[in-house]
Amino acid sequence: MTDIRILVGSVYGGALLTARAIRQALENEGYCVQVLENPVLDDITSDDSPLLVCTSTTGQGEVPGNLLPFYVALREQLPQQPGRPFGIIVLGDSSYGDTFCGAGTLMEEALYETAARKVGDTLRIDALETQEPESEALPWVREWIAAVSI
Ligand SMILES: Cc1cc2nc3c(=O)[nH]c(=O)nc-3n(C[C@H](O)[C@H](O)[C@H](O)COP(=O)(O)O)c2cc1C
Repeated sequence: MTDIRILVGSVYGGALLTARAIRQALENEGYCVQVLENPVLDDITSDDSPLLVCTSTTGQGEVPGNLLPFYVALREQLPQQPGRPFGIIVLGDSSYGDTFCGAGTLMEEALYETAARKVGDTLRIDALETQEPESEALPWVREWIAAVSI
């Protein structure tokens, strides 16, 4: 069964809770899921499992501090991951205007530079619209995992 690695970026815990809810749901379906709260590059270069980014946005469209070292290392070293499937779930708040969900865009750009392959459209979860990000994330993940498994 597919092994999934979730790269988490979270300041106040919303994205982390969402990642844990995803892990629970996928484990119930027999997947093996790792939630990486402080990911390092080795976590992704040591195998080739599909990657799911689940991050919020902080500052002015920036990646949260716990994910930032991974993001910087990824940009600097660009370990090539040709064809490796990835998906993006990003939490934000549309009242921030132009920087809405900017962290998802940054992670997407960095992963594209490693030649990884995006599966599905980015899920943008707006804090103005929902208090329960996992309720949007879980149906999206079911479609994503089906697409990854094809
Ligand atoms: C200081 C601060 C800066 C933020 N900056 C942005 C931003 O630039 N763009 C955005 O879409 N959301 C921004 N947000 C909103 C958060 O991404 C959103 O509330 C998210 O749900 C928080 O998730 P977390 O609990 O995992 O940190 C910001 C929130 C705070 C408190």
